[in-house]
This record gives sequence, C-alpha cells and structure tokens, in this order.
Amino acid sequence: MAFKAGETILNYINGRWTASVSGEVDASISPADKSLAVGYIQRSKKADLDGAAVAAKAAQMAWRKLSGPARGEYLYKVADILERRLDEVAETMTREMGKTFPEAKGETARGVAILRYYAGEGMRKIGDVIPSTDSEALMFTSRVPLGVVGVISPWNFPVAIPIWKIAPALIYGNAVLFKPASEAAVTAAKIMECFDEAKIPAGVIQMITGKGSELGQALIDHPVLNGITFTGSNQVGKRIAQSAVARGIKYQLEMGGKNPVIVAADADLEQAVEATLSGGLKSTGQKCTATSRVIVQSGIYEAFRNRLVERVQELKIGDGMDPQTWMGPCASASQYETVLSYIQKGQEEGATLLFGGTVPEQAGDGFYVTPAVFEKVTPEMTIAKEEIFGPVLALIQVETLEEALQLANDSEFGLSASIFTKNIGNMLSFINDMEAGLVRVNAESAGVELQAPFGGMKQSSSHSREQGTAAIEFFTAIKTVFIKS
Ligand SMILES: NC(=O)C1=CN([C@@H]2O[C@H](COP(=O)(O)OP(=O)(O)OC[C@H]3O[C@@H](n4cnc5c(N)ncnc54)[C@H](O)[C@@H]3O)[C@@H](O)[C@H]2O)C=CC1
Ligand SMILES: O=C(O)CCC(=O)C(=O)O
Repeated sequence: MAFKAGETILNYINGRWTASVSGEVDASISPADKSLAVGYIQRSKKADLDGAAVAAKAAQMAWRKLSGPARGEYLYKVADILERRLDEVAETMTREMGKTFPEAKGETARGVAILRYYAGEGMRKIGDVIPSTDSEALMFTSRVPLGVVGVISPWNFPVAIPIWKIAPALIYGNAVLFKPASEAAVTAAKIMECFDEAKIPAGVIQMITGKGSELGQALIDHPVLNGITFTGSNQVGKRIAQSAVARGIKYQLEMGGKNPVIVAADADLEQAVEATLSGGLKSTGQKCTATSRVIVQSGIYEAFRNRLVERVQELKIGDGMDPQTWMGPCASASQYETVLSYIQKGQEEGATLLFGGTVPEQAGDGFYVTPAVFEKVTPEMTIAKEEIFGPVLALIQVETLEEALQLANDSEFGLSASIFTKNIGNMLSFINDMEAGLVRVNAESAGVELQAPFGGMKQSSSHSREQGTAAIEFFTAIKTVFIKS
C-alpha cells in the first residue's frame, strides 16, 4: 500500500493498515501553502494502542529468537526499498514539514545508511568473556532485548530520527510501538510502507498516530512498554522521564539545545560565516544542533558581522520544492508564531535587529520568515537563553577566549558547540572546557554522523547517547553468565 497525497493515514498495526476507533482526524498542513493538506492524521485512542500492544508482545517473542544476522536481513531489505523510493519519500517530507528538497533527500539517504549500519550490527559481538576467579568456569556477558520499546519522535527529522531509534531497537531483538509527530506523520507512514514491503513479521514494528498529550501519554503509561525513547521538547521529555521512573522502565531523552559558536580573532572569516549560515539557518533553524548564539572576538567582530549580514540578505526563502530556494518555511503555524514572538521579544529586550525577522514579500501563503540577525545580545536576554528552534542568530561580542567560553557555557543546555580558530591552544581549551556532548572545531554546530555517539550534557538529554555503537546501551540489558560443568 502507498498513501496518496491528501489521504487519511491509517495506523500500521499487526501488519495491517488499520482505521482508528475514533474516526477523528487532523489535517497535516503544508507549511509552504496553508491551503494544502498533505494528508489527514488519525487521532487514535488507547483502544487502538491496546490492540497494538498485544500484537507487539506476541511478535517480540518470535523476533528475539531470530539470529542477529536474520534480523539484519530485514533491515537491509528496508534500506533497499527506502533507497528506491528516496525521491518520493523526500518530496513528501518537503511538502509536509518544509525543509528543502535537497536537504530532505540528504536526510532520507542518511536513513538508508542508518538502516544498513544497524543491519551490520546484527553480525557483531554482543558480549565479552571475563576471567572468572574459578579456573574451571566460563564467565561471559550477553545482551538481551528490553522487550517492547516505545518511540516518540519529533517533526524536524521525520525520517532520520525515527530510523535511528527503530533500527537499533529492532536489530537487538525488541518490538517497537512508534508514535510519530502528527506534523510529520505522512512521511512516517512512508517509512512504515518500506517495512511493510520488506515483509517484516507482523507486530514487530507498528505505527500509531495521535495527539501527543493523549496518545503519547497513553503510550508511556501502557504496561506493555519496557522502554521509551524520545526526541522533542524539554517540557515533554521531563514528563516522560517522570512517568518512566514511576513505572520503573528504561528511558532515553534527546531534547533541546542553545548551541554556541565561538569565532576567535584568528578564524578564517569565510569559513566561519558560511558555517554559521549553514549551522544556524539550514532546515529553517529547526535542528536541536542548530547554531543559536554566535560569540565573536572583538578583533574580527565587525568584519564577521558585516559579511554575515551580507550573506543572509542573499538567501532565497521560499517553497522547499523550488530548486532556487535556500531556506524553506517554518514547519507549522505554532512554530511560526513561536519564532515571530521570540523576534519581537529580542527587540523589546533591547537587542538590535540587524536584518530579517519579517515576512518575505515574494513568498507564498506559507509560514515564511526571513532569517533574523540580532546584535548587542546580552546573556540575560530571552533570545540568549531559550531554545527558539527557528532562523534567528544572536551575535555577542567578547574580548577574550576565556570570556567566550564562559558565555558559551552559561546555558542550561549542552548539546553541540563549535569554535572557529587556527590556534591549537584555543582548540584545546575549547575541547577541554566546553560543556557539550558534541564539540566541533572549524565545522558547523549542526550535523551528526550516524556511526558516532550523539547526545547532550546538562538539560539536553537524559545523559545517555544514541547512534553508533552507543545505541546498544539503551536497547539491551546485560546478562552476566557463569557456567561450570
Ligand atoms: N530536540 C529536538 O530535536 C526537538 C525540539 N523541539 C522543541 O520543542 C518545541 C515544541 O515542539 P513540539 O513539536 O511541540 O515538541 P513536542 O515535544 O511537543 O513533540 C515531540 C513529540 O512528543 C509528542 N508529545 C507531545 N506531548 C506529549 C506528551 N504529553 N506525552 C507524550 N508525547 C508527547 C509529540 O506528539 C511528538 O511526537 C520546539 O519549538 C523546539 O524548541 C521540538 C522538536 C524536536
Ligand atoms: O544535526 C543533526 O543532523 C541532527 C539534529 C537532531 O538530532 C535534532 O534536531 O533533533
């Protein structure tokens, strides 16, 4: 089955596309043109979840008995299908949440690569032999699946984030109950179509759509769950942690960022400007790793600011399907309102708006805003503290690298951070002292590599890591085995 534009997206339960008991739907509006519904998303209820839970439990028993390589074969098949359908999936993503078509294609290709990476993990070791104090015994560890795992995903990476949670969950023998963000559920259904086409056993992976506050909460509270993995806002993440602790199940959270970039006086100007544009404004600034605070040493401040504003003025804003477009719209009405309110707050609190923050004249009837560049931003201002999740850059001028580092660390978040410098001493100070899970030198703050651990410090995550070999830590439990004849 392949859903067509404008259709109602059904739940994928026990290997079948299934209507919700509720009969209620919400439109998934195209952010590039508010008059278009990309599809209709069901408001599923607990009764829908109950059916899926029974199927998940039964399916997991058989799935865990398959060998790792056999589970990997299914993931290889899904990867091949997703690769064949790459343009179609990417176009759905662009139409549904607004990122440009080349970015959507890149993300979908990343989804293919993640599936292949974890398919390969099915062949790798899942334990260690440990010398016992008893010379006649054999002691070793093995990894066992958690059981049924819930995946709650956001709308900003509708393919990569679900896949980097679902693929490791499956390869290590878990069954998955997947609740995508409603703003990206048409794209999520495309991923499910690939699993369906690969004939993954019924019940092993299931998708149910619905409102976060209702279905999401019902999922976390469901007794069938043995673990929950979440990416999204801090507010929701904290609630999930509380519910998971109350029930004694494992949880993993990846949440917000307020990512700084430090531009040292000796930085390569063009490199720093281009990386700030790309890290701060690609995907309309809607990445948890997006550059938000730009901390610049006074020796290079004026040149950097002028060149940055010059380049921002050149960026073409428009429909992500238009090949001329550099930056698409905000993903939803609420995201758009949030971004505009932060821009207003920045001005009210005394920052200087150098450029942008307006509705572009030539753009269509969508959630478009021109990228905003502020200067004279001070650490106590709201735009220097809170995650905006939009195309807004806050310039902060400093004298010394020590001051830059102190300001960079003056945040409740600690996800990603970059420095631009040619000085090895600056690099080492930054690497050692920056409180962030991802630190990058002469590279933009956004962008993660699927084979490396990803996660934040402070309020940015549950202090766990996703992706790469780190994923095994969350999706399995260690069993220590002692054998003696
Ligand atoms: N770290 C990241 O990558 C992301 C951060 N955000 C931040 O969150 C802000 C708001 O975006 P939202 O889409 O509203 O994020 P959100 O945290 O509300 O939504 C993320 C996911 O959680 C679900 N959800 C919502 N309420 C829930 C609940 N009570 N229980 C269980 N699941 C629930 C949603 O349906 C969605 O699937 C953004 O402006 C941004 O600052 C949003 C998306 C991704
Ligand atoms: O920068 C990236 O590629 C990943 C960002 C991310 O995980 C997020 O925005 O949630």
